[in-house]
Amino acid sequence: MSLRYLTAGETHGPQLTAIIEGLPSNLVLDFEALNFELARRQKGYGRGRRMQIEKDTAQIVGGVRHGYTTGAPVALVVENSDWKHWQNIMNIEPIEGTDEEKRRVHRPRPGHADLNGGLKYNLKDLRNVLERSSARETAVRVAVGAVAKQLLERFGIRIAGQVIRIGEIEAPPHQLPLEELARVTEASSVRVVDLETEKKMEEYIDKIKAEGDSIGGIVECIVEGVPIGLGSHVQYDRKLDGRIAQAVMSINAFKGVEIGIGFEAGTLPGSQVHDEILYSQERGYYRATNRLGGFEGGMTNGMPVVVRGVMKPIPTLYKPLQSVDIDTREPFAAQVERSDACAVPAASVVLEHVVAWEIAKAFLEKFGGDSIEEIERNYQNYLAQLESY
Ligand SMILES: Cc1cc2nc3c(=O)[nH]c(=O)nc-3n(C[C@H](O)[C@H](O)[C@H](O)COP(=O)(O)O)c2cc1C
Ligand SMILES: C=C(O[C@@H]1CC(C(=O)O)=C[C@@H](OP(=O)(O)O)[C@H]1O)C(=O)O
Repeated sequence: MSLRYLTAGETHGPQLTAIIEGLPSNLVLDFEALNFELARRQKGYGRGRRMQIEKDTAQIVGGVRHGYTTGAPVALVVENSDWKHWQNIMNIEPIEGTDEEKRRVHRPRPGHADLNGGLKYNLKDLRNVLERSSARETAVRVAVGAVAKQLLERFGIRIAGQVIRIGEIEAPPHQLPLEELARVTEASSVRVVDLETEKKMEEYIDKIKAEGDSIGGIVECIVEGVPIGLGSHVQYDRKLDGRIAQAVMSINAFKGVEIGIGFEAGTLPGSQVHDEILYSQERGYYRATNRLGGFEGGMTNGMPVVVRGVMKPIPTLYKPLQSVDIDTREPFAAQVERSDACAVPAASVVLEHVVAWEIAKAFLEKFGGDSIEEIERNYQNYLAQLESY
């Protein structure tokens, strides 16, 4: 059985829930580390008031005993603290002629799922769309990804992320090793390495917010220690770079994804794109450069996996945008709503976790077993094969 998960829950409902199926037994789960990842996603300059209300922690309500997995489905719950303020709105139907009717959402926001979801599901209260399309769901996706991260760490695979750009401010390149990158960006309000860029980004977000606008950006995630040969060239849906691309594009507000130099590969000659193959006793086969971001033929090549994603600006604006009321079909200018002005730093944490999930899934497809010990044996066998090749 391959690794899979589903989530359920609304942004202003009582909780978000995830069930993970296909984890091996005997994986030690560090709950503190898991909650640390949830706290990381909540941080970041530019977020709205909701993040002051929530203190995300995951409860594990199935599949784990005495701190380790049993092989049964793992069930995770993240509660919404804001639920207490929304109970009436969520529970009492906004029937015509009642006071609750005023609460019905009938003014779709450009850039959000409101109108498409309303039309498609034939829902006249757009709340039924926004409740589930909200990026609140990424809280439980991070919890799921954090479990995947712990599985990967068990096999020496490590992940870090950073913000590359917010609007017109770009972070300068650097050569920090992965662990150092993770440590330094953790201390930054916008998940960058240098303080000057951090200050510029904060000021830029302040300016955008003061104008009633919102801003997006580019985030990156790097995965080290990935063995050669995860994914496969033999079938479209086994190409791991393709699966990662899908996962990244599924993050709310993401509009593009790149592996390695990505779109730049269309502007350079082959001699400046392909990574030359080298061999040494200690490293085995490796590449002189890593422009292709750790992938050839849908398979990992042993170099760090480098993934970037672009996030569009947040759709809910304080500055009104033109839209059409679904009750009257008359134009209106969107009303002011509580919202983030910039969620790019948070999105970089989400990116790390969706990528971790896809890599963990491919890892288990290749080395799968019912217990962590069985996987370990399969993995060591494969490493011996690579060494003797
Ligand atoms: C971490 C995070 C926080 C977000 N916060 C908001 C927000 O406060 N207001 C908003 O309108 N959209 C927010 N979004 C974006 C919407 O969820 C997203 O645009 C919407 O679901 C429509 O999907 P699409 O943009 O992928 O097409 C956020 C996205 C992420 C990843
Ligand atoms: C709740 C989270 O993000 C939310 C994502 C979101 C959206 O429309 O995507 C809208 C906002 O929610 P609210 O309308 O309740 O303020 C964000 O706060 C979160 O990241 O945990």
